[in-house]
Amino acid sequence: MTMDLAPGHDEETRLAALAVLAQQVRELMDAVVLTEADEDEVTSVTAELVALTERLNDARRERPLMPEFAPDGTFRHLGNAVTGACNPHALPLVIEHTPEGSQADLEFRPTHEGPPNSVHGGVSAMILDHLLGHAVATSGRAGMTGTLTIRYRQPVPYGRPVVGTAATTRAEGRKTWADGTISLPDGTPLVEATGLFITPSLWVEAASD
Ligand SMILES: CCCCCCCC(=O)SCCNC(=O)CCNC(=O)[C@H](O)C(C)(C)COP(=O)(O)OP(=O)(O)OC[C@H]1O[C@@H](n2cnc3c(N)ncnc32)[C@H](O)[C@@H]1OP(=O)(O)O
Repeated sequence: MTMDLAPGHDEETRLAALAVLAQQVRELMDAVVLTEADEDEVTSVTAELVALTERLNDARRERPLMPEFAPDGTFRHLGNAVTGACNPHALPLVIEHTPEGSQADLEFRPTHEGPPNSVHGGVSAMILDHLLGHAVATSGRAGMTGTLTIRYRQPVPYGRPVVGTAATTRAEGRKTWADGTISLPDGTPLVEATGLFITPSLWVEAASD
């Protein structure tokens, strides 16, 4: 079912409320992985969540929010799994464009646990994939990830600040390479990535039409 907004409804206000809901769900997910509530309490909370899920599904979209330009002209993808403020799966990652490339201050959560007390390697790879892709896109050569190579140097902690950075390194035809790192704030590298991004032939053809 596709949502129909009432005439005059302020979509930006609704999206802001949705972002607050998504943040609450992130906190719910941490609460789920950390709770020691007894079985009765867990069952009771689950019943409430079933009811809440049904309420939201009463006005269900066919797919998550798409990439778009916000009213202030900035690009956003509120439904994205990494950066989407309205997607509870996202940190969400807030990326700044720096003279060197892309940078994001981030803090992983208990929900991201892989090895005990540290972040799952696939989660770190996902963040680096997006950061590298962002650096490539802001260089004017947007593409899809073709290859991504990760070197895990030290476990990544959650619950404390870390920094993600990425920059393009070279380009050739439709291919662009980028490197990136997740580091401690003092610069200690934890995870390093290098990726090849390819501008799909379909995008090139569409742009020349
Ligand atoms: C700001 C937003 C940031 C977003 C960051 C998030 C990035 C992502 O997660 S993207 C999702 C993951 N990636 C994908 O799903 C990509 C899936 N693959 C595809 O769509 C296509 O295979 C795609 C686009 C990579 C290439 O398709 P196409 O444009 O038809 O390439 P094609 O013409 O066959 O090949 C072009 C060149 O790239 C090479 N190539 C193609 N695919 C790959 C690959 N996976 N690895 C290495 N090289 C490749 C080819 O060998 C060819 O090289 P050469 O010119 O030297 O002969």
